[in-house]
Amino acid sequence: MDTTSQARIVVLISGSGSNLQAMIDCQQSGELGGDIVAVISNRPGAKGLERATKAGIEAQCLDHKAFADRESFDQALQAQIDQFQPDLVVLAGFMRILTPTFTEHYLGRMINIHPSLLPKHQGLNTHQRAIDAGDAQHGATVHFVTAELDGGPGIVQVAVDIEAKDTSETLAQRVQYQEHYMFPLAVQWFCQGRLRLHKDGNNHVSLFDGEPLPVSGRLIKAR
Ligand SMILES: Nc1nc2c(c(=O)[nH]1)N[C@@H](CN(C=O)c1ccc(C(=O)N[C@@H](CCC(=O)O)C(=O)O)cc1)CN2
Ligand SMILES: NCC(=O)N[C@@H]1O[C@H](COP(=O)([O-])[O-])[C@@H](O)[C@H]1O
Repeated sequence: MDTTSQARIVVLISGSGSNLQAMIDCQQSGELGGDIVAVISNRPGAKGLERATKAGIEAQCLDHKAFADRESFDQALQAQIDQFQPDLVVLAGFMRILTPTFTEHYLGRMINIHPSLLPKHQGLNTHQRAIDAGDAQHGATVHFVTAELDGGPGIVQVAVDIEAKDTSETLAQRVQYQEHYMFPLAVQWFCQGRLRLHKDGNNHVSLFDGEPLPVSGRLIKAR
Protein backbone atom coordinates (compact mmCIF):
# COMPACT_ATOMS: atom_id res chain seq x y z
CA MET A 1 0.00 0.00 0.00
CA ASP A 2 1.73 3.21 -1.04
CA THR A 3 0.87 6.51 0.62
CA THR A 4 -1.42 7.68 -2.21
CA SER A 5 -3.59 4.60 -2.90
CA GLN A 6 -6.13 3.03 -0.55
CA ALA A 7 -5.48 -0.31 1.15
CA ARG A 8 -6.64 -3.25 -0.98
CA ILE A 9 -8.88 -5.55 1.05
CA VAL A 10 -9.97 -9.12 0.30
CA VAL A 11 -12.81 -10.43 2.49
CA LEU A 12 -13.34 -14.15 3.13
CA ILE A 13 -16.82 -15.34 4.09
CA SER A 14 -18.82 -18.53 4.50
CA GLY A 15 -22.36 -17.30 5.07
CA SER A 16 -24.73 -14.37 5.46
CA GLY A 17 -22.06 -11.65 5.25
CA SER A 18 -23.67 -9.14 7.63
CA ASN A 19 -20.18 -8.10 8.80
CA LEU A 20 -19.15 -7.80 5.14
CA GLN A 21 -22.21 -5.59 4.59
CA ALA A 22 -21.19 -3.36 7.51
CA MET A 23 -17.78 -2.90 5.86
CA ILE A 24 -19.33 -2.26 2.43
CA ASP A 25 -21.62 0.38 3.99
CA CYS A 26 -18.62 1.96 5.72
CA GLN A 27 -16.68 1.99 2.42
CA GLN A 28 -19.63 3.49 0.53
CA SER A 29 -19.86 6.27 3.13
CA GLY A 30 -16.20 7.00 2.47
CA GLU A 31 -15.09 6.11 6.00
CA LEU A 32 -13.43 2.69 5.62
CA GLY A 33 -10.14 4.07 4.29
CA GLY A 34 -9.71 0.96 2.15
CA ASP A 35 -11.08 -0.67 -0.99
CA ILE A 36 -12.75 -4.09 -0.84
CA VAL A 37 -11.44 -5.52 -4.11
CA ALA A 38 -12.85 -9.05 -3.79
CA VAL A 39 -15.03 -11.32 -1.67
CA ILE A 40 -14.34 -15.06 -1.64
CA SER A 41 -16.59 -17.69 -0.04
CA ASN A 42 -15.74 -21.33 0.65
CA ARG A 43 -19.42 -22.15 0.48
CA PRO A 44 -21.40 -21.85 -2.79
CA GLY A 45 -24.58 -19.85 -2.46
CA ALA A 46 -23.39 -17.82 0.54
CA LYS A 47 -25.64 -14.75 0.86
CA GLY A 48 -22.53 -12.62 1.32
CA LEU A 49 -21.66 -13.27 -2.35
CA GLU A 50 -24.94 -11.62 -3.36
CA ARG A 51 -24.16 -8.66 -1.10
CA ALA A 52 -20.78 -8.23 -2.81
CA THR A 53 -22.23 -8.48 -6.32
CA LYS A 54 -24.94 -5.95 -5.43
CA ALA A 55 -22.20 -3.56 -4.29
CA GLY A 56 -20.25 -4.07 -7.55
CA ILE A 57 -17.48 -6.04 -5.83
CA GLU A 58 -15.85 -9.12 -7.42
CA ALA A 59 -17.49 -12.14 -5.76
CA GLN A 60 -15.96 -15.60 -6.09
CA CYS A 61 -16.49 -19.04 -4.58
CA LEU A 62 -13.80 -21.64 -3.90
CA ASP A 63 -15.64 -24.68 -2.57
CA HIS A 64 -13.46 -26.43 0.02
CA LYS A 65 -15.36 -29.66 -0.65
CA ALA A 66 -13.77 -29.76 -4.10
CA PHE A 67 -10.35 -30.36 -2.54
CA ALA A 68 -8.82 -33.57 -1.20
CA ASP A 69 -7.44 -31.96 1.93
CA ARG A 70 -7.04 -28.75 3.88
CA GLU A 71 -3.57 -28.05 2.51
CA SER A 72 -4.61 -28.18 -1.15
CA PHE A 73 -7.64 -25.97 -0.47
CA ASP A 74 -5.49 -23.40 1.35
CA GLN A 75 -2.92 -23.45 -1.47
CA ALA A 76 -5.62 -22.71 -4.04
CA LEU A 77 -7.23 -20.09 -1.80
CA GLN A 78 -3.90 -18.30 -1.31
CA ALA A 79 -3.30 -18.19 -5.07
CA GLN A 80 -6.83 -16.85 -5.64
CA ILE A 81 -6.42 -14.17 -2.95
CA ASP A 82 -2.95 -13.08 -4.13
CA GLN A 83 -4.30 -12.37 -7.62
CA PHE A 84 -5.87 -9.29 -5.97
CA GLN A 85 -2.62 -8.20 -4.29
CA PRO A 86 -4.26 -7.48 -0.90
CA ASP A 87 -2.82 -5.27 1.81
CA LEU A 88 -5.33 -6.82 4.21
CA VAL A 89 -7.28 -10.10 4.33
CA VAL A 90 -10.43 -9.97 6.49
CA LEU A 91 -12.12 -13.12 7.80
CA ALA A 92 -15.78 -12.16 8.21
CA GLY A 93 -17.55 -15.31 9.34
CA PHE A 94 -15.09 -17.50 7.41
CA MET A 95 -15.63 -20.95 8.83
CA ARG A 96 -12.52 -22.91 7.86
CA ILE A 97 -9.50 -23.57 10.05
CA LEU A 98 -6.46 -22.35 8.09
CA THR A 99 -3.13 -24.17 7.88
CA PRO A 100 0.08 -22.72 9.39
CA THR A 101 1.60 -22.14 5.92
CA PHE A 102 -1.40 -20.01 4.99
CA THR A 103 -1.52 -17.99 8.22
CA GLU A 104 2.25 -17.38 8.10
CA HIS A 105 1.92 -16.03 4.54
CA TYR A 106 -0.52 -13.35 5.73
CA LEU A 107 0.87 -12.79 9.25
CA GLY A 108 0.30 -9.22 10.34
CA ARG A 109 -2.16 -8.48 7.51
CA MET A 110 -5.00 -10.93 8.20
CA ILE A 111 -7.65 -10.27 10.87
CA ASN A 112 -10.67 -12.18 12.12
CA ILE A 113 -13.74 -11.40 14.18
CA HIS A 114 -14.55 -14.01 16.80
CA PRO A 115 -17.86 -13.99 18.71
CA SER A 116 -16.48 -14.13 22.25
CA LEU A 117 -14.34 -12.15 24.69
CA LEU A 118 -11.16 -14.06 23.88
CA PRO A 119 -9.36 -15.86 25.34
CA LYS A 120 -12.71 -17.14 26.67
CA HIS A 121 -14.68 -19.52 24.41
CA GLN A 122 -12.38 -20.18 21.46
CA GLY A 123 -13.93 -22.32 18.71
CA LEU A 124 -17.58 -22.69 17.86
CA ASN A 125 -20.98 -22.32 19.54
CA THR A 126 -19.67 -19.50 21.71
CA HIS A 127 -22.97 -17.82 22.64
CA GLN A 128 -24.51 -20.94 24.16
CA ARG A 129 -21.23 -21.76 25.90
CA ALA A 130 -21.13 -18.31 27.51
CA ILE A 131 -24.71 -18.72 28.75
CA ASP A 132 -24.03 -22.26 30.02
CA ALA A 133 -20.88 -21.04 31.80
CA GLY A 134 -22.93 -18.41 33.65
CA ASP A 135 -20.81 -15.57 32.29
CA ALA A 136 -22.00 -12.07 33.21
CA GLN A 137 -20.74 -10.68 29.93
CA HIS A 138 -20.08 -11.89 26.38
CA GLY A 139 -19.02 -10.12 23.21
CA ALA A 140 -16.66 -10.20 20.25
CA THR A 141 -12.96 -9.84 19.57
CA VAL A 142 -11.06 -8.71 16.49
CA HIS A 143 -7.62 -10.30 16.38
CA PHE A 144 -4.71 -10.97 14.06
CA VAL A 145 -4.89 -14.49 12.64
CA THR A 146 -2.12 -16.96 13.50
CA ALA A 147 -1.81 -20.74 13.28
CA GLU A 148 -3.27 -20.98 16.79
CA LEU A 149 -7.03 -21.08 16.30
CA ASP A 150 -8.57 -17.90 17.78
CA GLY A 151 -5.29 -17.40 19.65
CA GLY A 152 -3.79 -14.57 17.63
CA PRO A 153 -2.89 -11.17 19.18
CA GLY A 154 -6.02 -9.26 20.09
CA ILE A 155 -6.77 -5.88 18.54
CA VAL A 156 -10.06 -4.75 20.09
CA GLN A 157 -13.08 -6.12 21.98
CA VAL A 158 -16.67 -5.11 22.67
CA ALA A 159 -18.78 -6.54 25.52
CA VAL A 160 -22.51 -6.95 26.14
CA ASP A 161 -24.25 -8.05 29.34
CA ILE A 162 -25.81 -11.50 29.30
CA GLU A 163 -29.42 -11.22 30.42
CA ALA A 164 -31.32 -13.85 32.40
CA LYS A 165 -33.80 -14.51 29.56
CA ASP A 166 -31.13 -14.69 26.87
CA THR A 167 -31.04 -17.58 24.41
CA SER A 168 -28.04 -18.12 22.12
CA GLU A 169 -30.10 -16.46 19.37
CA THR A 170 -30.98 -13.30 21.31
CA LEU A 171 -27.43 -13.01 22.62
CA ALA A 172 -25.95 -13.54 19.13
CA GLN A 173 -28.20 -10.77 17.80
CA ARG A 174 -26.95 -8.24 20.38
CA VAL A 175 -23.31 -9.29 19.86
CA GLN A 176 -23.63 -9.02 16.07
CA TYR A 177 -25.06 -5.50 16.40
CA GLN A 178 -21.83 -4.54 18.16
CA GLU A 179 -19.67 -6.49 15.68
CA HIS A 180 -21.05 -4.38 12.84
CA TYR A 181 -19.72 -1.29 14.63
CA MET A 182 -16.40 -2.69 15.88
CA PHE A 183 -15.14 -4.63 12.84
CA PRO A 184 -15.19 -1.68 10.37
CA LEU A 185 -13.45 0.39 13.07
CA ALA A 186 -10.60 -2.14 13.28
CA VAL A 187 -10.32 -2.20 9.47
CA GLN A 188 -10.17 1.62 9.44
CA TRP A 189 -7.33 1.55 11.99
CA PHE A 190 -5.39 -0.91 9.82
CA CYS A 191 -5.99 1.13 6.65
CA GLN A 192 -4.78 4.26 8.45
CA GLY A 193 -1.55 2.40 9.22
CA ARG A 194 -2.20 2.82 12.94
CA LEU A 195 -2.27 -0.88 13.83
CA ARG A 196 0.94 -2.85 14.15
CA LEU A 197 1.54 -6.47 15.12
CA HIS A 198 4.72 -6.85 17.16
CA LYS A 199 6.03 -10.09 15.66
CA ASP A 200 7.94 -10.89 18.79
CA GLY A 201 7.44 -13.15 21.75
CA ASN A 202 4.98 -10.94 23.58
CA ASN A 203 2.14 -11.44 21.11
CA HIS A 204 1.06 -7.84 21.55
CA VAL A 205 -0.40 -5.27 19.20
CA SER A 206 0.38 -1.58 19.22
CA LEU A 207 -2.35 0.86 18.34
CA PHE A 208 -1.99 4.50 17.32
CA ASP A 209 1.79 4.11 17.70
CA GLY A 210 1.22 3.57 21.39
CA GLU A 211 2.74 1.00 23.67
CA PRO A 212 1.94 -2.65 22.85
CA LEU A 213 -1.03 -3.72 24.92
CA PRO A 214 -2.87 -7.01 25.56
CA VAL A 215 -6.36 -6.88 24.07
CA SER A 216 -7.92 -6.63 27.55
CA GLY A 217 -6.58 -3.09 27.46
CA ARG A 218 -8.68 -2.20 24.45
CA LEU A 219 -12.35 -2.68 25.20
CA ILE A 220 -14.42 -0.20 23.24
CA LYS A 221 -17.75 1.13 24.52
CA ALA A 222 -20.71 -0.74 23.07
CA ARG A 223 -22.95 1.50 20.93
N1 LIG B 1 -5.43 -21.07 11.81
C1 LIG B 1 -6.53 -20.30 12.03
N2 LIG B 1 -7.61 -20.47 11.24
C2 LIG B 1 -8.71 -19.70 11.48
C3 LIG B 1 -8.76 -18.79 12.56
C4 LIG B 1 -7.59 -18.64 13.36
O1 LIG B 1 -7.55 -17.81 14.30
N3 LIG B 1 -6.50 -19.40 13.07
N4 LIG B 1 -9.95 -18.10 12.84
C5 LIG B 1 -11.13 -18.78 12.30
C6 LIG B 1 -12.47 -18.23 12.56
N5 LIG B 1 -13.11 -19.08 13.59
C7 LIG B 1 -13.50 -18.43 14.73
O2 LIG B 1 -13.39 -17.19 14.86
C8 LIG B 1 -13.36 -20.47 13.39
C9 LIG B 1 -13.80 -20.92 12.14
C10 LIG B 1 -14.02 -22.28 11.93
C11 LIG B 1 -13.82 -23.21 12.95
C12 LIG B 1 -14.05 -24.66 12.66
O3 LIG B 1 -14.07 -25.49 13.58
N6 LIG B 1 -14.22 -24.99 11.38
C13 LIG B 1 -14.41 -26.40 10.92
C14 LIG B 1 -15.61 -26.46 9.97
C15 LIG B 1 -16.83 -25.86 10.63
C16 LIG B 1 -17.95 -25.63 9.61
O4 LIG B 1 -17.71 -25.79 8.39
O5 LIG B 1 -19.04 -25.25 10.05
C17 LIG B 1 -13.19 -26.87 10.12
O6 LIG B 1 -12.49 -26.02 9.53
O7 LIG B 1 -13.01 -28.09 10.08
C18 LIG B 1 -13.39 -22.76 14.19
C19 LIG B 1 -13.16 -21.40 14.41
C20 LIG B 1 -10.94 -18.98 10.81
N7 LIG B 1 -9.81 -19.84 10.66
N1 LIG C 1 -15.57 -18.58 14.46
C1 LIG C 1 -15.95 -17.61 13.49
C2 LIG C 1 -17.34 -17.12 13.77
O1 LIG C 1 -18.15 -17.81 14.38
N2 LIG C 1 -17.60 -15.89 13.32
C3 LIG C 1 -18.91 -15.32 13.50
O2 LIG C 1 -19.72 -15.69 12.39
C4 LIG C 1 -20.70 -14.67 12.21
C5 LIG C 1 -20.76 -14.39 10.74
O3 LIG C 1 -21.85 -13.60 10.48
P1 LIG C 1 -21.95 -12.82 9.08
O4 LIG C 1 -21.64 -13.84 8.00
O5 LIG C 1 -23.36 -12.34 9.06
O6 LIG C 1 -20.92 -11.72 9.13
C6 LIG C 1 -20.23 -13.43 13.01
O7 LIG C 1 -21.08 -13.21 14.11
C7 LIG C 1 -18.84 -13.80 13.48
O8 LIG C 1 -18.55 -13.32 14.79
